[in-house]
Amino acid sequence: MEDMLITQSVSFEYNRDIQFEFPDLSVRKGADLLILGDSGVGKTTFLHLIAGLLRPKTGSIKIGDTDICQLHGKRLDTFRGEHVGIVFQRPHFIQSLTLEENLKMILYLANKPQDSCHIQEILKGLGLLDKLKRYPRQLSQGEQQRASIAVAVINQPKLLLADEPTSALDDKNCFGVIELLKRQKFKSKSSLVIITHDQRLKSEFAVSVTLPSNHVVPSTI
Ligand SMILES: Nc1ncnc2c1ncn2[C@@H]1O[C@H](COP(=O)(O)OP(=O)(O)OP(=O)(O)O)[C@@H](O)[C@H]1O
Repeated sequence: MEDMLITQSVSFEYNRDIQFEFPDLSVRKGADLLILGDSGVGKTTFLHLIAGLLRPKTGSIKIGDTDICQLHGKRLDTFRGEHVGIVFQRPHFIQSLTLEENLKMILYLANKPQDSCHIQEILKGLGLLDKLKRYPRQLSQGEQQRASIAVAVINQPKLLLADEPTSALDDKNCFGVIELLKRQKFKSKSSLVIITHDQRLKSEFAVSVTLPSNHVVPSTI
């Protein structure tokens, strides 16, 4: 089976005192990976590196056949827009647009048809069909969480990344969101990488990697 994500010898630093060396990953097409780690060990940083939102100091990150570290500027943005879906820790919406308009905007930016049937099908699967014409501020927190999954999967990305999608949720909603992510992943035939400190998810995924807590080099005073 084909690999969808391979990272090798990835390191990163925000500054001299905050440096990271990340484990090598390989995720097959259609497979899942859970990345666990305590608060502050660099989970969001790693996810942003995989998404090409940050650039590593060393190493390579391959999505499909493309080494994203070799892409820059517009080419990187276009590649991400077409192939990577991100469920951010805090939902990102354009507040002046309705949910439907937000989704149309993402399709437009990715040069994909703004197909209303496709949008409705995704929202139906997430139980949000009746919220189509609502503005983001008119959605409850749980609805915003589900809407952020719609934002991430609307392009049918081959790699779906989720940053702490469940840590603020109670058990019922936590397992509900995982179910939705898995279902959407299955529909889009994509690979799913979740980063979290939420230990409840361990039982939901066959493969997990734990980031060690010794990434941050302590400041010398
Ligand atoms: N832009 C930045 N500049 C400097 N340091 C940063 C920056 N962003 C994050 N850090 C530091 O890097 C470390 C890792 O941050 P990161 O957000 O990746 O951790 P995390 O494991 O996702 O944490 P949490 O689970 O609390 O969200 C933290 O010590 C954080 O303070």
